[in-house]
Amino acid sequence: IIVSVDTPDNSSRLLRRAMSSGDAVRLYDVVFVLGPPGSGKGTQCARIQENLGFVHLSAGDLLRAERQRAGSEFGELIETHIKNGSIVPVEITCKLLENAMIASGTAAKGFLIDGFPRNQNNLDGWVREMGAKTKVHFVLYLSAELEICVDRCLNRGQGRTDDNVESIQKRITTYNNQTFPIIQHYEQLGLVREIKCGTKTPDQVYAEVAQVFGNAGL
Ligand SMILES: Nc1ncnc2c1ncn2[C@@H]1O[C@H](COP(=O)(O)OP(=O)(O)O)[C@@H](O)[C@H]1O
Ligand SMILES: Nc1ccn([C@@H]2O[C@H](COP(=O)(O)OP(=O)(O)O)[C@@H](O)[C@H]2O)c(=O)n1
Ligand SMILES: [Mg+2]
Repeated sequence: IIVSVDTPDNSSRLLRRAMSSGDAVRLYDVVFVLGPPGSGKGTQCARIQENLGFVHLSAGDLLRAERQRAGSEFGELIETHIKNGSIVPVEITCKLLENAMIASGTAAKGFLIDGFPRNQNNLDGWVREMGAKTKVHFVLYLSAELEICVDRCLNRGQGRTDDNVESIQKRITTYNNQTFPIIQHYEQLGLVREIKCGTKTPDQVYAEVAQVFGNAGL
């Protein structure tokens, strides 16, 4: 089995993975980060990336970048989904995630995949394309009261085309109907680590996040 390496530290990490996983080399360690819009996924992922050596990949950010990319054939389709709070077909999103993982090289301790899988189509596509190349350690579930989430989105100030009352309502409906069942699916597998974030400061939430990663040995 040949794995590409770029530092001695990674070389031993990858070798350990190769040896401990039989013939399937698990190159990518993954933590999914889910929660309602505005719950603080991006905020916490930035801290985890900074402190714990994970690479943060936001599915929403990757889709917004693809929407802006000159020559993208998916720009209009992505914008329609973002405005309507609906979920872009997984073929697009999963490819963007995989490209970003490859582009980040092997120096990452693992990947925080923020805002994915958001529905059954996302989950099925991930299992099909990435299931054999990845190990999902757990799902970090940042929960918060929906009224708080709405306020946070309205005050986010990033100029997003979906941070308005109408789009936020649609995003919350999508979250309740499509994303929450995915969290329940992982709950049944014993893989959900929930942190209740609504009334906590980012520092307080991060203290609990760090504990979850510590407990998982990551
Ligand atoms: N614990 C918190 N308390 C108060 N505001 C927060 C907290 N976490 C994040 N925010 C703010 O709420 C908004 C949404 O956070 P963000 O990380 O973008 O959430 P998400 O990625 O889940 O939509 C941002 O303006 C962010 O600064
Ligand atoms: N897996 C994903 C993630 C986001 N998206 C789209 O991108 C929008 C914004 O996602 P986001 O993760 O940036 O939103 P927040 O939860 O961070 O507020 C979603 O409402 C979807 O329209 C998607 O289609 N598929
Ligand atoms: Mg976000």
